[in-house]
Amino acid sequence: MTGQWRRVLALLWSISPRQILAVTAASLATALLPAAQVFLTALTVQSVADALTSPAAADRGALRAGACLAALLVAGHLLGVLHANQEALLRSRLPDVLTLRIMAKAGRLTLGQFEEPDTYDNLQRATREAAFRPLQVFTGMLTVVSAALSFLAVATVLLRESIAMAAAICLAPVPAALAGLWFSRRTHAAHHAQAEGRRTLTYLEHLLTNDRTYKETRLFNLVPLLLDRSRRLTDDFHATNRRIENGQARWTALLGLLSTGTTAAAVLLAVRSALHTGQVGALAGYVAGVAVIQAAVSALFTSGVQLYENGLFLRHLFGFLDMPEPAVREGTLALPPVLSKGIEFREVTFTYPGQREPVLDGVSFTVPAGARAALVGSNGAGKSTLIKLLTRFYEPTGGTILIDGRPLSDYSLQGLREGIGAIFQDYQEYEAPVRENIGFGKPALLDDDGRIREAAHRVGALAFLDTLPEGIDTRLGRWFPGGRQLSGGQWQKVALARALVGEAPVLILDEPTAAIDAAAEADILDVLRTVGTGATSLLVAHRFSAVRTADHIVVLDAGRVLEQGSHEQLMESGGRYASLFGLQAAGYR
Ligand SMILES: Nc1ncnc2c1ncn2[C@@H]1O[C@H](COP(=O)(O)OP(=O)(O)OP(=O)(O)O)[C@@H](O)[C@H]1O
Repeated sequence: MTGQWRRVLALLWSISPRQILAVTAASLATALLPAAQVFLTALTVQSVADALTSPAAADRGALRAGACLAALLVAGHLLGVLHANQEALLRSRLPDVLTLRIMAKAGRLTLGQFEEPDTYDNLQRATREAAFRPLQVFTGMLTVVSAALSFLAVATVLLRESIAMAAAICLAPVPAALAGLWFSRRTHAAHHAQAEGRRTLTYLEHLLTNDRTYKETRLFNLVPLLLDRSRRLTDDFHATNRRIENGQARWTALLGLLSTGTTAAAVLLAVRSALHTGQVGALAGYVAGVAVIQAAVSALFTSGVQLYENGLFLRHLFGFLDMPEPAVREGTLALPPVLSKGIEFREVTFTYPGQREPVLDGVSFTVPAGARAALVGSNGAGKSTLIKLLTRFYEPTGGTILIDGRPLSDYSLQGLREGIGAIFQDYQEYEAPVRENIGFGKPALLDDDGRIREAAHRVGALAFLDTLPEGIDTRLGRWFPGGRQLSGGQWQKVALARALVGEAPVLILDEPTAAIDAAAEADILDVLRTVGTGATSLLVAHRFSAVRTADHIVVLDAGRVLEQGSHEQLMESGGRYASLFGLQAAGYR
C-alpha cells in the first residue's frame, strides 16, 4: 500500500513540483492555525472578562488579542484560497496526464493482450480511476498529516486541563474508523465483482449511442431490449451499493455516538470547572479546542479510511500501467525498397493463446519478389491469421516466415512494418481530413499533397475527393462539425489509397474491393496489377474476379494448404478452387 502512495507522490511530483509544494505548505500552515486560534480565543475572552471588572488594566490587552485573532482569520482565508487554487490546477491537469500515460501504455500492448477480456477490464478500471483517485490519495495524505499536526498542536494547549479526557476524546472515534475500514474493503470487493457487468453496460451504452450501430439497433427495434438489459444491470449495481452504504451509515451512526457523547461530557465537565474557578477564558479555549480536536481526530480516521480505500482502487490504475510488455525478439534490418527474393511461409503452425486447436498447421508457400499472390478459402480457414503473423502481431508457434531469405525476427519491428502497406478487412474510417486518412499510411508524407493526390488517383478516388469543399483538407466522418460522410465504397477506396501511398515493398490487401462497385473494382484490380513499384503483394479475397489474375493462388482449408498454383493450373487440376470458381461463375450466368 505504501508503495502505491509513494508512486502517487512521484507521479504528482513529475507533473508539477511547484504545485505539490504549494499545496503541502498551505495545508501544513493551515493545520497550525487552530492551535493559535484556541490559544488566542482563551486569551481574548479572558482579557475581555478582566476588562469588564478592571477596565484600565486589561483594555489594551483585550484589543491586542482580538486583533491577533482577526489576523489569524485573514491568514486562514488567504491560505485557503492558495490551497484551493493550487489543488484545482493539479486536479485539472492530472487526468489528462494520466490519460496520455494510459494511451501510451495501450500503444505498447500486443494484439494478443488486446484480445484478452481482462485487458479491457483493466483498461476500463484504470481510465475510470485515473480521473480522481491519485489526487484523492494525495489530499488524503495531506489531511491525515494536517489533522495529526492540528491535533498535536491543540492537544499541547489543552492537555494541561485533563489528560484523561483528552485521551478519551482521541480514542472514541476508533471503533467507527475500524468499521469504516471494513466497509472500504466491502466496497472495493463489490466493485471488483461488478467489473464484467460494468463492461457489459459500457458495451450496451456503445450500441445505443453510436452512429455506426444506429441502423441495426433501430430497425430491429433493439432499443427497448438493450435499455431493459442496461436497467437490470444498473439495478443490480445499485442494490449492492445500497446494501453497503446503508450498513455503513447504520454502524457509523451507532459508533459515532461514542465520540460525540465523549465530547459532550468533556464540555459539561469544563463548564462545571469554570463555574468553580471563574476562568471563562479557559472555558472558551477548552470548548474551541475540544471541537478542533474532535474534528481533527475524526478527519484523521475518515481520511485514513479513504486513503486505504483509494489505495485499493489505485491498484487498478498501476496494475494496468504495470502490465507486462512482452519483449519481441527483433533484429536491426529494415525492408529494402523492393524485395529481391520474396516472402516464404515455411511449415508455419499457429495456435491462438489460450486455445488448444491450431488454426494454422504446417502452412508452406512462397510469393516470389514482385509477384501477386492470392489467398482463398472458406470463412475461418486462417487467411487473416497468416497476415497477423506476417505483420508480427502474433508469433508463429512453429515454422518460420522469411522475407528475402531472412526470418522476420532479423528485421526491426519498425523496419518491417514501415515496409508493409496494408488494407485490412476492418479498415479504419478516421474522423479526420482526407489528407490524414491517406497520409496515415506513411506519416512522413502527411504534408506531401502530390503523393496523397497520386495515391487517391490510383484507386479512382480523386474525382470525388476533388468535389469536397476543401479538397484533401476536408474532414471526413460525422463526429466533428463540417465532416463529410462517404459511402462504404468511397471509404474503402480511401483506405486503399492509404495502403498504397507509402509505395511499400510488401502490400497486404485483405478484402480490398469488397465494398467497391464492379466498374471501380475492375479499375482497382488493374491498378493493383500494375502497382509498378514492384511491390510483392498478398491478396485475400472471396471474389474470384479479384483472385483469378493473381500470379500465384494458395487455397487454404481449415488451416492447411489444400492446393496452390496459377489460375490456369488450378482450373486444370479440377480441385477445390476449380469447383468454387465454377460455383461463383454459375451465379453470374
Ligand atoms: N483472436 C483470436 N483468438 C482465438 N481464435 C481466433 C482469433 N482470431 C481468429 N480466431 C480463429 O481462427 C480461425 C481462423 O480465423 P481467420 O480470421 O484467420 O479466418 P479467415 O480465413 O480470415 O476467415 P474470413 O474469410 O471469415 O475472414 C477461426 O476459427 C477463428 O475463429
